[in-house]
Amino acid sequence: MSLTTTPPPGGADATRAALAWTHTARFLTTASRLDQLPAHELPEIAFVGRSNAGKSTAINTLAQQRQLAFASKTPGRTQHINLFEVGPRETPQALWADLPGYGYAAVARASKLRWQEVMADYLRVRRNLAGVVQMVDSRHGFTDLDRQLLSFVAPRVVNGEVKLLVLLTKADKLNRKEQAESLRRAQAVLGEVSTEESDIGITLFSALKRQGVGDAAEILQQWALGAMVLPDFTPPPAEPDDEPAAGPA
Ligand SMILES: Nc1nc2c(ncn2[C@@H]2O[C@H](COP(=O)(O)OP(=O)(O)OP(=O)(O)O)[C@@H](O)[C@H]2O)c(=O)[nH]1
Ligand SMILES: [Mg+2]
Repeated sequence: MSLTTTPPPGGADATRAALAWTHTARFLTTASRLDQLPAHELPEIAFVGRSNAGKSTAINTLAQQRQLAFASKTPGRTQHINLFEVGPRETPQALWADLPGYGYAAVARASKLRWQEVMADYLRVRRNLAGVVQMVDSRHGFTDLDRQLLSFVAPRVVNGEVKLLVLLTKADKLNRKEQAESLRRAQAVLGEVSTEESDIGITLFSALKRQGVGDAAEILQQWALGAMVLPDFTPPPAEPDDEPAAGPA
């Protein structure tokens, strides 16, 4: 399915299991620059969005830890890239990267542009980037900057290399009719990157009311487990019987 808006079909047990999985999220390290991110072999999930969209709050809610990622009333609070490890401690299954928000008004234009370039680079070439969770304020929908960010990663979404989940955040601030309208508009934007190969999910999300949290957890878990690389299969040495049949003596 290229664009999923309905909850994953797992049911209550799958949701519980997925939440138990997201609750294992723990802080790994901080990088001050994208090019200082450690190399690793796990699927990496990037949490991106405008400053103040609710990225850190979403991570805290999924992890069920109040201060794992630092949420703040002051936009632009997350200035570093924080990496979180998810899955069993001995065998982690994914890394989540909380990226600094873009579009923070008080940042000088030059540094805004530089940040956009770095972000574009990361989304285009980061080798084990398996998925992007883009947080968009449900009241505002996709802004120009959100569309720009989407365009950076679009080629890899279109060919299915990178999965995309859009969380329409702060849905508690909208009534039901507004929520439906917000969802419809965002779906129209995503229609532009939706192909046979792409794997795109979208859900209304509220950390406050815990709306969409279980669905997001299920999708994130599926991404990590689906991307897990199994050890190379080494075929046993060929039996003599397998040799091409010799011709008559
Ligand atoms: N009503 C409501 N407020 C929310 C929700 N999620 C986040 N907020 C508020 O939005 C503000 C920004 O949240 P953060 O999670 O710090 O946002 P961020 O995207 O990490 O921001 P930067 O780190 O600046 O990029 C905080 O005051 C949060 O309490 C939500 O689901 N509902
Ligand atoms: Mg933040």
